[in-house]
Amino acid sequence: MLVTTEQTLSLPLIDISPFLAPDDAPDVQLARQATAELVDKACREVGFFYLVGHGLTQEEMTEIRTVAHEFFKQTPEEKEEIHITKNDFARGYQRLGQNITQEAQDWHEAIDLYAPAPKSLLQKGIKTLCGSNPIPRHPERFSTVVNSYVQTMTRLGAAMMRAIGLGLGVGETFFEPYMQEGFWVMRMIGYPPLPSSSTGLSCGEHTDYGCLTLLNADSTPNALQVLSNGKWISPTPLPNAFIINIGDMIQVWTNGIYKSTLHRVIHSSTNVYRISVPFFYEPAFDARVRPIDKCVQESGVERLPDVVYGEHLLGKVTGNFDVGEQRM
Ligand SMILES: O=C(O)CCC(=O)C(=O)O
Ligand SMILES: [Fe+2]
Repeated sequence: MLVTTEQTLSLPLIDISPFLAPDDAPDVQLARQATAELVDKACREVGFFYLVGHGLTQEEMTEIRTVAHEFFKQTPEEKEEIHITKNDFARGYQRLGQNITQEAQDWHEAIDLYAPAPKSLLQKGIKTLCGSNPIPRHPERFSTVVNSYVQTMTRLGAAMMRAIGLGLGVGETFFEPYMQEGFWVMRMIGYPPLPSSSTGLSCGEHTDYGCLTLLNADSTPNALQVLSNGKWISPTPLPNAFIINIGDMIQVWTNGIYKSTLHRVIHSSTNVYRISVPFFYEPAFDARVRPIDKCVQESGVERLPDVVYGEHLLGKVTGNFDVGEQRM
């Protein structure tokens, strides 16, 4: 496949506000249908789009990135206090180079946070993912800002899933039972520029594991790249818009009609420390995802195998970090 890079603004732009409006708002059903059709088209064609009308102010979008930046500005020793090896090998801080994608080191540092430990893992006595989210000493407002952001993003994720259900023709509430006790994930990522001698990537190419990724990235251009029709495109960050993409679980539910699109980050502009905060809105840990009959018929291809979300996630998480000999 020929792969080239070009800069473009060409992701679709979707206004989700009708799905956040009350059911009795004037003309809301018509507006929801129109939005759902745009979501359907974007998920079939690129699997990525800009999201506006989400109800967050510019300040709310910036504040979570500022909190992340304040944390990353601390000394290595301060950051190590919440390292993943001091927790459940999933929640907490990872140093530059400790994230691994496709067996190569990523050039970023990060904090990973998750929904409360899944009951099924606790019952089996498994430790991975069964800790509590870390609370760094600095910045002091970390937990307050994060908790409020998680609540807002969970509401937004639920609205997006209603739009996807309507767009697919299975009804706004189709996904609700799977999303109760959703095992959300949130990453706060700091990207120093790639060293000029580096042949590596800031974040290697991958698809996301679950349902929806709601990416809140700063204004650094030419960092995120999305594979669209065999070309890497670099969607320009728009102020006050999220970049949304669908993950592997939606690809399974739709029997491949909606694509979990490959993407990567190459951040090489000097003097800019890039911050991004992806929020992954996910099904319950034990949700069994099975291709929807309607989608199987429409796709005209064999039914994809069922996937239990938590098993898919665990398979990924355990290979994601290079923490030397330390293992649980
Ligand atoms: O930082 C970004 O722009 C994207 C990060 C990403 O793809 C991920 O964390 O899954
Ligand atoms: Fe991703």
